[in-house]
Amino acid sequence: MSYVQEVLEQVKKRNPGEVEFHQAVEEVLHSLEPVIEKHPEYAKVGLIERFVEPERVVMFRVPWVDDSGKVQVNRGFRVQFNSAIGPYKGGLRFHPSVYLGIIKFLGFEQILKNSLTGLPIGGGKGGSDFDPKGKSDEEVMRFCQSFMTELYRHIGQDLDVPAGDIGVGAREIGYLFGQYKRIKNQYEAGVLTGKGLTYGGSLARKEATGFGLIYFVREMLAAHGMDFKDKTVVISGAGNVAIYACQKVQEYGAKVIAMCDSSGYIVDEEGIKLDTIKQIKEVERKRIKEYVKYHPNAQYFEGQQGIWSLKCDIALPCATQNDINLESAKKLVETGVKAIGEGANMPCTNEAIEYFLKNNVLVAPAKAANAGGVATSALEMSQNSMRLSWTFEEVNQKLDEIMVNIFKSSQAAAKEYGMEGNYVAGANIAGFLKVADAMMAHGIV
Ligand SMILES: NC(=O)C1=CN([C@@H]2O[C@H](COP(=O)(O)OP(=O)(O)OC[C@H]3O[C@@H](n4cnc5c(N)ncnc54)[C@H](O)[C@@H]3O)[C@@H](O)[C@H]2O)C=CC1
Ligand SMILES: O=C(O)CCC(=O)C(=O)O
Repeated sequence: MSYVQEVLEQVKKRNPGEVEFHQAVEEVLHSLEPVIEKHPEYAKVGLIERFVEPERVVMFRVPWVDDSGKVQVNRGFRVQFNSAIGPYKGGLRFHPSVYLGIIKFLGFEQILKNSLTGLPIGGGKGGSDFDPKGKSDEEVMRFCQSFMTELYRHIGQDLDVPAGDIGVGAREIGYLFGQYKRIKNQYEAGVLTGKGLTYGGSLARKEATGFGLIYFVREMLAAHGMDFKDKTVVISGAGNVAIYACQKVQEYGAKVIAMCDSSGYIVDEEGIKLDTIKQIKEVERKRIKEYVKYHPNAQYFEGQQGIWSLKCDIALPCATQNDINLESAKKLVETGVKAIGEGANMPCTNEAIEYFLKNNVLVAPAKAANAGGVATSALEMSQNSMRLSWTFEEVNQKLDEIMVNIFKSSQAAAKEYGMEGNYVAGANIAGFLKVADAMMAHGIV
């Protein structure tokens, strides 16, 4: 058995039932095999064994009282995965599906993503099985306050800096920050990112993940003689990443014909009217099916998988993990898809990715393509440290440069290891090498 295979077996044995974590580790270690072979010194110091084991995992009770006076108990998590190149950094996910395996997969991916940004941030992730859907603002506030009452002792601007993810947006970050400030009795702006603009947030953070995705895909298409003009695009999700990916890709002249939420999807062959989606999702917090009330020519379908049967040139999965399985990948290839841009984390199964690559479909992998969000969070931290704010244009320009650099380093690493055009492997390798160098320098810790 190879060294990589041995580590993988150990991960499965030591983390039973954590299937998303197994999947993420398998995908990464598979790409890293040639790198690990080239560096026998890694095996000597157990570098890969340490790389797949979180530095620290915190799990805690989150009790809160709902509007009817009933006590509710949720579970909170923070996985501080790797701090070799900087303080732990990564979002918080509030969704009923959250358990340790999901937070560990996300934290593991975050290590490589954050490394790719070129900025000094380590990898972490957290969240809770709390479901904000259908809760009143007061319930969300009470939950966030209880969550932070435990989390505050584990985070800090030089230790661990959480942000948003699924179910955690500006509202939740505001409540979390308010409680942290109250408990600590100090104004530590850099302890959370994705903050509101009146209390230390960065312009363009809200747009950054979606815009960054499109900048990365733009570079990838250009490297293969293509662009977005007049392309047909399908986007899954209708949240933060999906909305701003849609905005930027429309600016570049593409036509977005479908979007979805966890209930179903809408198809508008004339092109999605993004203002309506923003109104439904950002203001009213309602289901996407409301769209057809405003635009009767559009259609609504229950369930989400059908979205991948639509004919498109570019597919942008921006909802959640394992959204595109092998079956959906086959449908997309059959209808002539040219490129996949992963806005969500791990939205394609490993089998789907393999199928796309075999069929010459370009894949912009999540770790690289959605790194614009966390990169801009790091820019928010810089502005907080300097106690100043950059303009939208300045932040957006820095974001664009970062995404171009991520594309170039993924491209170069793939080429160096004989896998030209395979940006999935390229991103894993480029992200890993920096972390591995730092871990080697730090000794066995
Ligand atoms: N917000 C950020 O800055 C970043 C987010 N991501 C990833 O992007 C993805 C989306 O996150 P956000 O847009 O921030 O979250 P969000 O909470 O704003 O939106 C999530 C969207 O996905 C949809 N969704 C969730 N589960 C679904 C399911 N099972 N089937 C279909 N649709 C489903 C929801 O209805 C919603 O429209 C996640 O994978 C997240 O980890 C990655 C990098 C940064
Ligand atoms: O901005 C951040 O720190 C979090 C972003 C995030 O959670 C992600 O990249 O998946």
